[in-house]
Amino acid sequence: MKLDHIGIATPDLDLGSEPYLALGFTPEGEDEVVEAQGVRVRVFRVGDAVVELLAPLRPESAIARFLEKNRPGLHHTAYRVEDIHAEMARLRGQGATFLSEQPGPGLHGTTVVFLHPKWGAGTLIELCQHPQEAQVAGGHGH
Ligand SMILES: CC[C@H](C(=O)O)C(=O)SCCNC(=O)CCNC(=O)[C@H](O)C(C)(C)COP(=O)(O)OP(=O)(O)OC[C@H]1O[C@@H](n2cnc3c(N)ncnc32)[C@H](O)[C@@H]1OP(=O)(O)O
Ligand SMILES: [Co+2]
Repeated sequence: MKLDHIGIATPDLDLGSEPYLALGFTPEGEDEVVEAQGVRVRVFRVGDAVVELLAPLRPESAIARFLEKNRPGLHHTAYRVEDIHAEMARLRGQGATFLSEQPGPGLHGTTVVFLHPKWGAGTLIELCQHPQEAQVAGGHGH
């Protein structure tokens, strides 16, 4: 399992981009809206992983609620899995608690699911399956 991305919550993508631009990273592709999560996303590639900047689209989104209660900054870490359904079953077998019964759509056609922050020892942890792996894992998408 590899680190897929680090999710950073920001009220404004341009403001949130400033440190990463100063560090010498450049945005990968265009900003993308992920309706299912109520976010607009800008991505900076950092080696095999990415920094995923997340700005809320609407007040009731998870990121908006997070920013009501927390300063902008680190929101979650995400790990790339080959077969998200198999990983969910394996982790449930070890007592893991997920925030949704089933995975859903993430960025760039990925399939994602989140574990409860309490299970993550205080960190919101996301599992992320990329489309190319979804085909191999028996065509499971969201
Ligand atoms: C574009 C998609 C992209 C991708 O990778 O493809 C994404 O990553 S989208 C990212 C945004 N979506 C999500 O985060 C979905 C999962 N999150 C949730 O369902 C909620 O945010 C939830 C349940 C984690 C928190 O909901 P809410 O803010 O309404 O509840 P509370 O404020 O009452 O929090 C409950 C409890 O959890 C702690 N908490 C909340 N957010 C975080 C966090 N990011 N990291 C760590 N802990 C978090 C909060 O402190 C409360 O703890 P407690 O001890 O009960 O006070
Ligand atoms: Co994410």
